[in-house]
Amino acid sequence: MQPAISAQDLFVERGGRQVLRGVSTSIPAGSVTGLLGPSGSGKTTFIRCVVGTQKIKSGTVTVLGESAGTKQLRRRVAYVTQDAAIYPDLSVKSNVGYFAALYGRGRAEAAAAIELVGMADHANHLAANLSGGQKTRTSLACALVSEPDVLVLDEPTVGLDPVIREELWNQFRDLAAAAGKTLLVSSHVMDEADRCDRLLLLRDGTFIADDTPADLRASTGTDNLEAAFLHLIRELDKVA
Ligand SMILES: Nc1ncnc2c1ncn2[C@@H]1O[C@H](COP(=O)(O)OP(=O)(O)OP(=O)(O)O)[C@@H](O)[C@H]1O
Repeated sequence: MQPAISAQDLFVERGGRQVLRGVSTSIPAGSVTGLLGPSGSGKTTFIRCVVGTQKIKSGTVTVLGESAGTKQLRRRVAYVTQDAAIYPDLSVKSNVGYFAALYGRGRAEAAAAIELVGMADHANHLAANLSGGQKTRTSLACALVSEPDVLVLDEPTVGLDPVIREELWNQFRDLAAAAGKTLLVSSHVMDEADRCDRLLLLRDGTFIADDTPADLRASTGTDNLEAAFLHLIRELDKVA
């Protein structure tokens, strides 16, 4: 089966520094892949390559069989950035309705997206008055209204309390399992890693692991993923 996202030997420079150093991966459709790594390791840069907003030095990125960023992918790939990109002076319904109109969708699709993220009870609330988690979910609804096949989320749970994080991760899982969508979710919180089908661990612009959580634990002989990550770093430091 064709991967939903594929990167081959990808190199990116930013501000004269090499930020991605020859990364390759293949992300299966209908899965949740976690992109994890410390601050500055290149997560947002990789995400920008997938959504087609990053200048690439060399290598290729393919999404749903097309070159990343091409016009055909605009409606099929949704990007939720770190800051909730919603209008504070509009209600949840108007925010999602606005994005629905942009994508040629109607009220029914907007209502379905709001329902999907569990915001139906807050549909008439002003975005400015929402909590952090509710803002993130509204952003997610704005992204979902175009009915994308691929959803790319940059640190969607940052700053949220554990209960809301749990709810959001359940929604991510449902979107992959029930709706067949492919999710690429970045995080620097290792305790979120176990919720993913696959993990990409980034360090200094290189993938040091591309595996399932279970296989990663087994191959490193550890029982938690934070320890697995540290184990990999120590092994690499020994070689260097
Ligand atoms: N506009 C820019 N110009 C020059 N260098 C940049 C720019 N944006 C990011 N970088 C550098 O690229 C590297 C990777 O940044 P990136 O934002 O991809 O990391 P990240 O893993 O997403 O970090 P965080 O978790 O803090 O968001 C960092 O060293 C950063 O300083």
